[in-house]
Amino acid sequence: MTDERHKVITILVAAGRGLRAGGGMPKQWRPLAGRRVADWTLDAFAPFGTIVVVLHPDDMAVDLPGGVHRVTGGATRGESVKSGLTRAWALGATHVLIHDIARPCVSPLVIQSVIDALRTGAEAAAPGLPVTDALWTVDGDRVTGTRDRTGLARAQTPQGFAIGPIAASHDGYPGEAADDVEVVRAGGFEVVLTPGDDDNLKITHPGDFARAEAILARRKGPQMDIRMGNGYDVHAFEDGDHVVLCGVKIPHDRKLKGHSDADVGMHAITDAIYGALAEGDIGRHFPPSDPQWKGAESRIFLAHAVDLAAKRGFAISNVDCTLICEEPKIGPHAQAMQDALAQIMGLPADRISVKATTSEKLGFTGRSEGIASVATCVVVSQ
Ligand SMILES: Nc1ccn([C@@H]2O[C@H](COP(=O)(O)OP(=O)(O)OP(=O)(O)O)[C@@H](O)[C@H]2O)c(=O)n1
Ligand SMILES: C[C@](O)(CO)[C@H](O)COP(=O)(O)O
Repeated sequence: MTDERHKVITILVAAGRGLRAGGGMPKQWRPLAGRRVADWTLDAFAPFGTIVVVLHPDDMAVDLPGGVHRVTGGATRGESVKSGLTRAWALGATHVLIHDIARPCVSPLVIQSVIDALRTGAEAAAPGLPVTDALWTVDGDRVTGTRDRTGLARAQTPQGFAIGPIAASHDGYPGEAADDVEVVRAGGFEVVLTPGDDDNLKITHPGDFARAEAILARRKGPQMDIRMGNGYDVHAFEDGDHVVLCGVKIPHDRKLKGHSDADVGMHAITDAIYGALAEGDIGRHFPPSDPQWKGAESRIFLAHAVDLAAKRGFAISNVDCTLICEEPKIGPHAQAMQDALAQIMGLPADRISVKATTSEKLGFTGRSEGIASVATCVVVSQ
């Protein structure tokens, strides 16, 4: 938020060592859903203007996006905040948002609500959540009492402040506070409560990484991988009394010549599936040089391609096949072909289309020297 009266700068405190989270390195640099924890937090605040990151002296050379300011933090969170305030002041901030870099799932709404409160005149504003569990006092593994939770809230960040009040309050604060709200209140300033969010967890313990990953995955939604392939095949006629097209035997005055049963339609469909999977073509999986496939039923090839798709985690969405020939007429057999293919592929027949065209007596199909076929297939990750 930047206008004549408001220049809000975000201070991300990142100088802690994350000892409770374990993992051999500070939690903010550990991976979370394919990136570092810090990257999610930096992205969340990027739309809201200038960012200052407060770093441990050992981390000053860490990789950060261009334009992000870096300053050295202190031995406590409070000292780190003070360091960030000094830089924000020098950069001309009128207001600051102070946020734990270890809260990577913060939402734009949580951030914007704090900014809106500052914009409407609050000197301090911070997100909080109601306490929904009963509160006990405990002694080791024994419950010793129950506390009244009326009027309690769970504190989150970003905590937003007009820079004068928070800087003065930190200067006059003795010792270490729970957070910056405690500091500013001790300085005599009112704090406006804004809506918190259960997803805005602070990664503190090892199990929090899995929780944060689940939140980010839910936001991203399921990732659908959709792929398309095409297939094309041609077989010439030779002497015979029937053709096999898309699994259906049709009486004809000639047959199609081929190493297998020469089902030109099924071959194009099979190649379309292999194509969608980037798995080559029938020849790669069933070499014509191998005598065991001589005269083989093409359903073996199609079943193999369908099985391969399933093994690779894909379901076949639909298939569209066009047979190109003058004769035989395909229309009367199209439904039987769709049914035959559906049975082999384990799909509803309405996901399979078989149609035909002539080539207007042009070319080798027009001269009835053979039959050609083209097919398209779409596969979808399951
Ligand atoms: N000297 C410190 C201590 C903490 N922090 C930051 O304050 C936030 C909240 O602190 P906490 O969760 O306690 O982080 P750590 O101090 O890193 O964790 P631990 O106490 O488990 O070591 C974190 O983003 C942390 O990096 C900081 O900038 N400077
Ligand atoms: C500032 C804070 O995130 C508010 O909830 C929290 O107090 C800091 O965490 P710590 O574990 O107490 O350092």
